[in-house]
Amino acid sequence: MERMESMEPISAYYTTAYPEIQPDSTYGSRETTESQAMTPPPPTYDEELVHKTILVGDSGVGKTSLLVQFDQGKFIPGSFSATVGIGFTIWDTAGQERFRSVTHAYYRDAHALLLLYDITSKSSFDNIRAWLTEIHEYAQSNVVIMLLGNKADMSSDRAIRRDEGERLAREYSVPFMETSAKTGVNVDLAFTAVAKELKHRAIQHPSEPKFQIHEYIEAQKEKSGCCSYF
Ligand SMILES: Nc1nc2c(ncn2[C@@H]2O[C@H](COP(=O)(O)OP(=O)(O)OP(=O)(O)O)[C@@H](O)[C@H]2O)c(=O)[nH]1
Repeated sequence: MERMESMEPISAYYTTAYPEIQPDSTYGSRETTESQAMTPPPPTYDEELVHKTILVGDSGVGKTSLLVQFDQGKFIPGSFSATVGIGFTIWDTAGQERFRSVTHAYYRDAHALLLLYDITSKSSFDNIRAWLTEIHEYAQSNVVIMLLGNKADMSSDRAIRRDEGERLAREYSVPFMETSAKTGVNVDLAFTAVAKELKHRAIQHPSEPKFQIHEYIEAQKEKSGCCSYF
């Protein structure tokens, strides 16, 4: 397990909340189909829906930078220490075996995992399979996973082509995008897509079409013309 030991299971952790989410008006419709009559309607949420999302990936791939970019809309160069004052709790277990059980406990608790590699680092990409193995072992089976190839602004140092990321994501049936914590490209989209998926799962009515996270991401990418300069 030499490779796993070098992975440094460092996780940034944040929660997303949806204040006063109301179900679609169709839920209150008087017309009740047979399937609706048999299936109890989803609960009405007057309170916030809180979801836990963890950022995972090798040390230095940019987890904290991504979180800071999402939270503050800016890039702060240089490495962060384990905890930064941005109102989120950052968990940094620094590969120490004695903290493994803590990390695993957080997997179990997570609703979503943003799994990062660095497009300039082949080893961080190669370790993704090991991360996925660990995730599948410890996380809930329905956890939302998204693969992110970060540092997309560093095209001259690129070690992993975008289609390699896409292929790996397809193999594991997870959505994928390249991000840059530096330029901010796709950062909001990554977090928003995961949040939307979780929200729809929570308030989804069985008779409604499912939210398609892949389609949402592709549509948003096209809208923003985000990736044309990679
Ligand atoms: N050019 C560029 N540099 C980045 C990007 N994201 C992070 N970095 C840099 O990469 C280094 C590591 O970033 P961190 O955010 O500390 O990475 P981390 O994954 O949280 O690292 P650990 O805390 O060790 O797990 C820092 O020097 C960042 O400034 C990016 O998108 N583009």
